[in-house]
Amino acid sequence: MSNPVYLALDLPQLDAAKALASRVKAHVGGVKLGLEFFCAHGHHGVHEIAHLGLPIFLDLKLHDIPNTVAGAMQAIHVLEPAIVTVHASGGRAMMEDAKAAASNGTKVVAVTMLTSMDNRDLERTGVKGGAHDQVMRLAELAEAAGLDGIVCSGQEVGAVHRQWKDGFFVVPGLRLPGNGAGDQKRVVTPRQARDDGASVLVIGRPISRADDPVAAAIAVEATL
Ligand SMILES: O=c1ccn([C@@H]2O[C@H](COP(=O)(O)O)[C@@H](O)[C@H]2O)c(=O)[nH]1
Repeated sequence: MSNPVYLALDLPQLDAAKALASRVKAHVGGVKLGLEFFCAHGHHGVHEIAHLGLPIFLDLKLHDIPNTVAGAMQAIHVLEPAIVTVHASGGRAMMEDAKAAASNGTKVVAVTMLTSMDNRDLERTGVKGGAHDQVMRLAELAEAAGLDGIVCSGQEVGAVHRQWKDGFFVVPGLRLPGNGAGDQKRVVTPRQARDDGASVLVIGRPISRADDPVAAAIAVEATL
């Protein structure tokens, strides 16, 4: 089985991001480039990281009217991402158009409820029922829209996997015992997420901010 860990390269400097990815390359299955990286380095930065030969996950969390999101998806064809994110709360038509505009080789997955939010945060946005209900509801919408899968926390992935057997599930908010949670509120271990059905394990700071990122990546790998 290939390594399910995607390293989140949330670093402001392109050279530092390249150096880090190059150091841990043998111990991860891909790299995730998010808003911080893409806003700072754009297409050029993605091409630079792609030279390392790892699959690229573009975590752009697109969320706009369907026509705009479809245009953005077309604009990133050239980058050949393995995975791209949109927000499920953008609605069914937006997700359908995003998937239709994506390259054949790109998995389009919908962010359900950010792992930095708990039930109280969700309620403050006007949504009642808690994380489990919200994730299940948006997973159903994403599947109906023809997406490949969703992003959710490890606390919900088991339930979603039982409902959507062939879905592709991206799980961030992962920590080994002893790692600080930081701003993440719905956290599990990489092993628990994998055992519950995660397809991709997204890990950032526990590796990127470790004193020894290679040792940290090996420590994660050893638990899987
Ligand atoms: O719900 C979500 C969606 C995306 N993310 C992203 O994953 C990484 C997690 O980084 P850590 O340093 O391991 O906390 C980060 O790039 C987020 O933008 C998420 O955390 N939660």
